Amino acid sequence: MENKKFSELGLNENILKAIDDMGFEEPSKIQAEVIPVLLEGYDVIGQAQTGTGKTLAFGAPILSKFERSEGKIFAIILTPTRELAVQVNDEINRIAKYTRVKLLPVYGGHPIERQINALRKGVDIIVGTPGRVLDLIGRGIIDLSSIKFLVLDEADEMLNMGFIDDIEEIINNCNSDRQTLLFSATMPEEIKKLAKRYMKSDTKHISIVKNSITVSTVKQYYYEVKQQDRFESLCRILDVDEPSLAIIFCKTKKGVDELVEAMQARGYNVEGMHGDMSQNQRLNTLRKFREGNLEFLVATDVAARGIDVENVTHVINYDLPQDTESYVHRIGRTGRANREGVAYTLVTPREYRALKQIERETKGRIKRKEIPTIDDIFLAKYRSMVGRIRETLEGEKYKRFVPLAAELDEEFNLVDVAAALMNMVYTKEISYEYTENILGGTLEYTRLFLNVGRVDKLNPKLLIQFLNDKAQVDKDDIGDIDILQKFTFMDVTEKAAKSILKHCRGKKLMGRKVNIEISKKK
Ligand SMILES: Nc1ncnc2c1ncn2[C@@H]1O[C@H](COP(=O)(O)OP(=O)(O)OP(=O)(O)O)[C@@H](O)[C@H]1O
Ligand SMILES: [Mg+2]
Repeated sequence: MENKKFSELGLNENILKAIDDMGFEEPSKIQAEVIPVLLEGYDVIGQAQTGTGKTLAFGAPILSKFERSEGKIFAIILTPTRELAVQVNDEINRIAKYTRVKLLPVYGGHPIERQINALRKGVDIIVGTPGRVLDLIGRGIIDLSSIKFLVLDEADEMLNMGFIDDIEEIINNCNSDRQTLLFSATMPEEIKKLAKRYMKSDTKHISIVKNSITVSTVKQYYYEVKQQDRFESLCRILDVDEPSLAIIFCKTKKGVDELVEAMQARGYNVEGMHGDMSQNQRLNTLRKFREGNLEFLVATDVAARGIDVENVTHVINYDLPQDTESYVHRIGRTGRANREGVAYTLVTPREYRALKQIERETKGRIKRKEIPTIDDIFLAKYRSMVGRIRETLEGEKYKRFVPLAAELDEEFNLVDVAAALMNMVYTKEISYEYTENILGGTLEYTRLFLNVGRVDKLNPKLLIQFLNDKAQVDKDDIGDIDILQKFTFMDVTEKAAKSILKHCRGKKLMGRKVNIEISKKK
């Protein structure tokens, strides 16, 4: 069956024109199914994966059916967070481009007087958070007694503990002949049951969720880490992947603050977002992130639901989400509208079972990935440098340096010069020289200290393992072996020294015979 076109769904011309301006070619599945049903007048519970255009699915038909009745509010849309209220308001405003519908976002943390003034001038559609809406109802500013539409975006969250009382109170202020619409990417059974109370008996349930609750455009991975290595691991992942925009989720506000501070100390372009920050600060941070002036957003679950930022390439669960719903919404901040994205989750061995449960419940696949080694970082940086060199060479700007480079040619070997420049870029770009705090004493640690000639620092067992493991040996290590020859093993036991000898004597590494002599501590 061919996909339906927007023009076949029954929307009016003004709305179709605006959708066309937005550049959307065809409706998503949820849009194609929900729009006609809403236009017919049904209540709808709509479930579809994150980033599949649910906002337009309810926004377009509401606007299409709009009729002004002086001084009356036509529709109210409730969202769990202030940022989401602003965003949904903006998105619907775009669809309302050729109508004269007036929208207003109302949310806490913003001067109520201004909202009151705007409401007095006449508003058709309100997009708001429950607390502020109730406040305005209480003051007699908002009257919902003749609305045509009530929407609960992120409905399962809105009907959950934190919001249910407010929502019930708001619903009690609404007329009963309205259409009620519930939307979310997750819709647990108990929430659907609860929803019956507020909806008509012929409510349509439209669910587009097929195989897994998560979108297939998001590739999911986990990293197993030790608790004390969490931060180090994160930095390595970021240094290898170089995400252009990433959201990193933490469990607590304090966790957000601490991670932001630690990341800033290492030079990452990062800011935090959580419920204790001023509303201005929250919106500013999100704006910077949207505009691409901020690479990393560290947030609590306030940013987990609904937030739509184009080109978020990575979502990282620095802390494991509390439940499956939170996981689904968090990772849904990437891979939106058929774009690609990756989601990483850091887990300690103790958290592994909880992760497996999430995997089962989402029916997705979360694959294991290994924490990048220093070599991985080195290689990734090298590749990205080569890419940028190639780009630069395709342009013209670098040519102003050609005469100066020619001068360098007289004094230095140009291969050395290139290597020096690369080293300058490398040390500037990695979050820090990964030398001190290496993941719990590993082979890599061994390699590293060999490189700097600090054999005295080494764990003999690891050293042996290192020398044994040919896979670990590459060209660079030939130098190390030479260093090794000259070294006196100061701090290893005699037994260890003997076993090093035994393991290494006569062996070949990269085609070179290993020749080690060990002398006792004096
Ligand atoms: N038909 C379409 N074609 C292309 N892009 C679309 C279409 N409809 C909506 N979009 C865009 O897709 C993005 C995601 O839409 P939206 O935020 O409504 O998703 P959602 O389903 O509400 O996701 P979530 O569950 O995370 O809230 C938005 O940037 C929106 O403008
Ligand atoms: Mg949404």
